[in-house]
Amino acid sequence: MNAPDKLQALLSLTREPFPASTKVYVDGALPGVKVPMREIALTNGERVTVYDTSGPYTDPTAEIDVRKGLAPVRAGWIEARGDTETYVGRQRAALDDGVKNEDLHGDRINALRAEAAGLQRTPRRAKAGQNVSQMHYARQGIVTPEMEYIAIRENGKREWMREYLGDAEREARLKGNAMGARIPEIITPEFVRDEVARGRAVIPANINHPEVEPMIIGRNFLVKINANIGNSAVTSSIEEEVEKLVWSMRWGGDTVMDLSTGRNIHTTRDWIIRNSPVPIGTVPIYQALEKVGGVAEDLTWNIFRDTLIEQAEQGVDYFTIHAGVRLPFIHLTTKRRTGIVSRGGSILAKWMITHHKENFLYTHFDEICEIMKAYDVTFSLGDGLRPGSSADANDEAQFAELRTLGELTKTAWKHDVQTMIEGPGHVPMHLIQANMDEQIKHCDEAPFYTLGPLTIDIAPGYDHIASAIGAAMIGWMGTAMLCYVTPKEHLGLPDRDDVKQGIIAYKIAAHAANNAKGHPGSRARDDAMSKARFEFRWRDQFALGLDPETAESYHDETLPKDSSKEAHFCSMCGPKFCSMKITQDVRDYADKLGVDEQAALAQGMAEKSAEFKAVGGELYIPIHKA
Ligand SMILES: C[C@H]1O[C@@H](n2cnc3c(N)ncnc32)[C@H](O)[C@@H]1O
Ligand SMILES: Cc1ncc(COP(=O)(O)O)c(N)n1
Ligand code: MET
Ligand code: SF4
Ligand SMILES: [Zn+2]
Repeated sequence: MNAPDKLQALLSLTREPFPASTKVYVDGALPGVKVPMREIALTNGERVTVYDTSGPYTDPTAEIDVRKGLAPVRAGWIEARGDTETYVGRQRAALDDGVKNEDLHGDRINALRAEAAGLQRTPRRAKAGQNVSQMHYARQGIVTPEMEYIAIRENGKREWMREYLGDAEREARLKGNAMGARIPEIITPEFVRDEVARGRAVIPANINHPEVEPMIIGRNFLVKINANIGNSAVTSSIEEEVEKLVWSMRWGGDTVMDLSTGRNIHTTRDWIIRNSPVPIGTVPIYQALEKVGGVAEDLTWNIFRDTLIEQAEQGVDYFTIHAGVRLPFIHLTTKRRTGIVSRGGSILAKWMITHHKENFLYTHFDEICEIMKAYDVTFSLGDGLRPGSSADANDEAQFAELRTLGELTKTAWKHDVQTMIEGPGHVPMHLIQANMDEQIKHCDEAPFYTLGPLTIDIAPGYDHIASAIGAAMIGWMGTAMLCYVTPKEHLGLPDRDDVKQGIIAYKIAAHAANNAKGHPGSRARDDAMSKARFEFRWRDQFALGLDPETAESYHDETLPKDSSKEAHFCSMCGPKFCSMKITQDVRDYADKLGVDEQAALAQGMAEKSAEFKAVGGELYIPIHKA
């Protein structure tokens, strides 16, 4: 099998729709606005609709050919705005893929490179004097199709949610604490526009990434999650990375960062972007460093600038730019337990110390803004001085950088360039709130995008859990996007299975945060699950879960028969001790007597307790509380 065929074969594994699910599309008012959602058909006839990040891959009617890439859903919108032009892009160089000579590639890589050449679209940029950022449009009062798309996507199908959550007493009791966020009952396209204009939300959508299904990152919207993928000098291939991309979207990744630092960086990115309906982020300094053979002090503004153009032409939607790592802050890290753990941060620190010069990303920041607005690339202002251990959390180095990121946000906003702020890292639970407060205070509510944070340092192998705890907390407090951590953190490069573990852990954190914030309707899926659980609809429980396959296989480990899917118990308590079954017996008993449950309990107390004593007297007490 040649390389692209191998890739196509790998992807067929991940093309199955989810159990009981179909892809539905909701049309908007603007031309071409067709928003995908996943509809889950339950066995009792109910239908539950959920946010869908999986793209065309879970649509059996979509034609997927990794050689051609996905359909350009945004192309018509971008063209209709009339403010961009196609042009002969930057000439590709062998060095873009980290080799000095084209012939040094192996046959397999050459095949993938040849195919990728066909994938590359003719680049587009803003016409002279134009600014094509969503923030610029928003500030002109323009509601773009991307904004309408997002409004529909964020609302989901509120009808079924309302129906599910119809109980007024329960709603009042569970209404959520938004912790300062202001989430409207219904997200309108105008609200999206206003939040983007204000800088409180970003829509990462490069004009050279027309395949993107628009999404939004902001405190007053659903909490999003990002998955990091990419190769390293030690391991992985283009095929594996494209597979990780599709895999992470399938399990719910809202954006993906390609953090490749090994070979074939340019070609890997071609394959990823052309096959990605989610926004792609990168850290351009990684590729710039490859171009100078890994010698940090040889980096120059020109090489960096060339890399920005290269990646903007390919369609990268957001760039991590570590412009806040300033020369005067480096000495603040010397007493730290773990120094500088950010790759970008450490590279720039090395450059600054060697040349004894200010960070060139800081000194050239306005020029970077000019590039960002010509393609609508969003800033993710990097936290190069984030703490790498609890011991270093919330120290002066971290906060000095954060204040600088606040200054840079204001500069970016002067250019109408969309901006989010990266945050840590390793932060114990009691310091998380202070982190969020400092960010809101200094960065004027620009969206916060945090790596975890990891709440403890002693869980290698389980850092997805150690960090999902912190992620849930900071998501509730106002962080707009949670960057996942996988079980391999601190140990090695994650593979496809680690990606899934990281995503599921972060879906849990993000959903917990959405429910706690009281995001309208967010709780409805929990309610649907609980109802299915109480009614012993096992297949519905699997289908409603974040990971249906695992749920079903765990259930079937002990009770594999089809008939067990109707059983009113599982192997945890068995048929006689199943508390939900016993509760239902009580309810049935009440029904039979033709009285309500409470009256029945009063009436039948003696009778029932005698009956239950046969299986264990204490059981009767928890039932009332259940
Ligand atoms: C900043 C975060 O990025 C992660 N990270 C860095 N490179 C990669 C990669 N190629 N794949 C996955 N995660 C990566 C680190 O583990 C850290 O958590
Ligand atoms: C949330 C977050 N922070 C930082 C980075 C960049 O990585 P690094 O700073 O190590 O170069 C990242 N990818 N995501
Ligand atoms: N684990 C480190 C952190 O917490 C990152 C390692 S890879 C640069 O930021
Ligand atoms: S994850 Fe590994 S390679 Fe990266 S900073 Fe830590 S020890 Fe170094
Ligand atoms: Zn770490």
